[in-house]
Amino acid sequence: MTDNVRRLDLRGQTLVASGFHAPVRGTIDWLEDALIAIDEDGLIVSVTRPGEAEYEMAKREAGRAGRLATLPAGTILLPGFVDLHIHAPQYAQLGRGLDVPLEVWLHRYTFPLEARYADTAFAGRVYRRLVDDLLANGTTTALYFATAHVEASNLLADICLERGQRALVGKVAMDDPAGCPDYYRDASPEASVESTRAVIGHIRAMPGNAKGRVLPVVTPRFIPACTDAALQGLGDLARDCGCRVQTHCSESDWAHGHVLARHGMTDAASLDRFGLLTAGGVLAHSNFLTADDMDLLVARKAAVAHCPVSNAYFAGSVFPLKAALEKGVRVGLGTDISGGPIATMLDAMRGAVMASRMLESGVDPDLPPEQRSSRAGARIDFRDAFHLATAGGGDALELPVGRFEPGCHFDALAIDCEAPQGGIRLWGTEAGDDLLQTILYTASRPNLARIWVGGAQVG
Ligand SMILES: Nc1nc2[nH]cnc2c(=O)[nH]1
Repeated sequence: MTDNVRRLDLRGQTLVASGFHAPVRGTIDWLEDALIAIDEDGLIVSVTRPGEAEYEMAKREAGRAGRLATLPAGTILLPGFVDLHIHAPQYAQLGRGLDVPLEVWLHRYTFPLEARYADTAFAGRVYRRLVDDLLANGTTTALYFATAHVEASNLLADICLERGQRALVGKVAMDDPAGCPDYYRDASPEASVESTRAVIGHIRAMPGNAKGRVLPVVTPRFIPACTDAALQGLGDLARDCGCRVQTHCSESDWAHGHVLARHGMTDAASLDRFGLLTAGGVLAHSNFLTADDMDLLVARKAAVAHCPVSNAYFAGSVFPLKAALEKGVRVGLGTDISGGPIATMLDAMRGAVMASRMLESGVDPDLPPEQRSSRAGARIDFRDAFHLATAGGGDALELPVGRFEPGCHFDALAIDCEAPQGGIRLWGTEAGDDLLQTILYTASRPNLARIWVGGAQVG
């Protein structure tokens, strides 16, 4: 890296860099030696390419003012990744317990673990490690489920702000004695609402958070864990507080079947009755959405967090991603820690491509190819996956992140394609989309040389 870049803080600087972004799904935009001007708040002011009238003049002026930073050859700039679904407390069981169904996993492993976050010392230890690891893996924005505890949820928000991660944090609401254990649930529907309100108040009042780097989210765990009174109270709270909503939707046959049996309608339809399908809101998984559900999500501008790796363990099906995209549903990608035993969005992208390929081809080798699947055209490729993990996640959350455009936060990764410990090996023939494909499929943590959120280097 040049001396200039060693200063690390790109606020108020103009960066000369080459890299990729995917503002429009399916198309990769290559920026070669682009000038990215960033203001003191870390927002992109302009992106100028060689050949444009102002390019040489802007470069000269930034240089004269000592505000020109340059990335070294071999470094590729990408937008930071947006993880649209992650359970922060479950980092402490990453890679465990995935050999049982969702409903068993929740009661045998997950609720006992999450109950331990009554201990804020334990919570602090896990959350600091998690946020640092996610930043190092390129996750510059994360949409978090915390636990049912107010103090530990507040602490997660504090840690995200302290470490510089853009984050949305939800205190988990779960009050139904029929779906939650006695040792880990809100005492009543009113307690679900009031404790959620307390965390919203804490996050909005955090010193240093005036610009909303960390945002609160109303977070009913899922319908099987919540009473109707809590769901209604949380929908009202989201409306009154102007908060985004996140929850799980139609994840597995069991979860989907529970809602059909209890409410006589799908998750999406039922959540909508309670005011829980909202613009900027996110439904995790949503594997069993009907065509009508998809129309409803489009009408409400609510998004799906597609979690391909976790779905392989718990869903028993593959999310019909392409069908949802073609209907206009907003979609981003999630790791779903720890339903997904991965802490990097690179694996979420790889998983999304792989799952879509299997959905398209079918998987039963005893069937002839033409009978193996009824999902022709279901595949996506690395271009779509890259869009979903960056700009798509930003669009889902209605946040200006995930693309290099004026008005967007400069949340970005410098990929060192020559890091000896990293997975990328280039042979001099890779260029254009091929180079991006190589990076996305082979990069590992040592390749992520620098991470910026809002123009400031983090991690
Ligand atoms: N994958 C997943 N699904 C859920 N449904 C309700 N809670 C959870 C959870 O923690 N993880």
